[in-house]
Amino acid sequence: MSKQFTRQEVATHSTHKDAWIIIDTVVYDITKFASLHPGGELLLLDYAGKDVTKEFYGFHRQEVLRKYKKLEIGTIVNEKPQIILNTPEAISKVPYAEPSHLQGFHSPYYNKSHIEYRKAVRKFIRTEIHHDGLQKDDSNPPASKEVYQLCGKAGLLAANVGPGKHLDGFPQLAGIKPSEFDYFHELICHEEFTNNGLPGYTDSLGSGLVIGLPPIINFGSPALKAKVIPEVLRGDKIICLAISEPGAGSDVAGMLTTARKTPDGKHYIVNGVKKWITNGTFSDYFTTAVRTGTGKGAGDISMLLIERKHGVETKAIKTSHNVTTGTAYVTFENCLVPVENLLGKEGQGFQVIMYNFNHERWVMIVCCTAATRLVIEECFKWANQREVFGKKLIEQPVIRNKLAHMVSKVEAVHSWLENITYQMNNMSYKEQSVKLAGPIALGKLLATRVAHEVSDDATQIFGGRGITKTGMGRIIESFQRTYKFQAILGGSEEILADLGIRQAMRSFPNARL
Ligand code: HEM
Repeated sequence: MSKQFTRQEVATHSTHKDAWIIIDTVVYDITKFASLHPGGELLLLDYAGKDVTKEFYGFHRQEVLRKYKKLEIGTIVNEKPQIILNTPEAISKVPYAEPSHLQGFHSPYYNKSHIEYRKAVRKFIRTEIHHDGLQKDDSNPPASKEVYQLCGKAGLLAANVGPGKHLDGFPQLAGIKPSEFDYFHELICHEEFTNNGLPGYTDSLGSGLVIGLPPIINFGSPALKAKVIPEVLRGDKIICLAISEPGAGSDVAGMLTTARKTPDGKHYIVNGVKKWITNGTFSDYFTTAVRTGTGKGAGDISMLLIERKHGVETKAIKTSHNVTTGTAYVTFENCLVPVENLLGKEGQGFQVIMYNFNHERWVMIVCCTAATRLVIEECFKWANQREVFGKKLIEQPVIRNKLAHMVSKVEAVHSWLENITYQMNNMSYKEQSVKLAGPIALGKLLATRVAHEVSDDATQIFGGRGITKTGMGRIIESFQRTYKFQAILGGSEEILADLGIRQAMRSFPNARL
């Protein structure tokens, strides 16, 4: 049991040479720490001997207390803590901070295994990797190899690519069997990674994999699959998808990178450049779109798995997102690739690319919506603790109005997402491709539009802190800097809006007003 003090005792430690403070019911000795305090030494020492709970929560996130736990020396006798310090697997009680089925509402979608899986993933991420993420987010290098391997061992890298045979050999947390694992488990996995509030770090762990590995799983030769899938899912090797080019983003068919066969027919020689390749700076494998024919358009495109070796150069692109993500400019110069690395058939690369688009966009809806929900939780907490003009922000109707709009939008998009996920669980991949391309495209459009509006309101609520990389507004700042990626990558909002309606018109009946 920790030492116990009365408030009167703490009050006697009120000098610069002997300074104690109380936060909630915990007593801290800040005498030595004061000179290191990022908010200033004298400011902190001015509070020596006092209860600083209100002042502390005006300027710091709870994580500061976890980081400086070593300053704790005891608690106040006969008092119970008033503030809940979250345990790693805790479900937030802040209104709308969690999907509704976790806040006391019924849902047809989730069973016990989903609840257990979420708890286990949340605990793993918060205890095993969050600390590494706090150090590495927005910095170079990204997550360490050990973290990749840790995630691999916990089955989380395999979970990132959804249900399927690739899960065999990768035991899932909470003992979920590969045969039980469905798209709701996958959704939970992405949501929990996003809940980290560290977008760059999280993207460094899974973004390349989610889009780079499925073409190998679905179109690789048996030998290629046997080698590459386990390497990547164990976290020993990192993979990314290399499609877009300086002159071809959403317009995939406009790409120019070429692959020509050597006279002996054993290799392709690849030449060209790829741009905005997520995880590219540190990937070992590049799932790459190349032009194997001489024509233009979609017909001559093939997909190749290219290993990082002679002829492959990567250079970091400075984006507004986050350097941890390793967004790269990739150059292939006379790069020799064995013909066995062809994915699918020559000239049918466009189909290979299209095959995973629905899943990729669905993942983006999941992550974007989870990040938006996290921002709303932050806004609720902040509005409830920040006092201006003598009252809490939440007491201002204008702030409540902003929260109302945020909540109603995120709940709407999340409900649609769950409905789409339910369809994915109940449709073959082929049926999904036909029926869900439209709803997923429009769902992604809605998710990023909602993110745009929530970002704007959240930044206004947090003021200067919403544009400051550390401290109370850290999550808001990173959100407003990064959500735009979701609105552009995987098909821009404009392209997807158009796609969604064109898909709808395919089944338009011969109806008249
Ligand atoms: C155990 C006690 C405390 C610890 C461990 C602590 C630690 C920290 C840390 C790590 C930061 C940097 C936060 C960041 O930017 O991420 C900070 C900032 C700051 N702290 Fe403290 N602090 C403590 C108590 C206090 C108290 C009692 C006050 C009194 C008002 C205070 C005032 C501030 C201020 C004004 C800032 C700058 C915040 C900003 O600019 O947004 N701190 N503190």
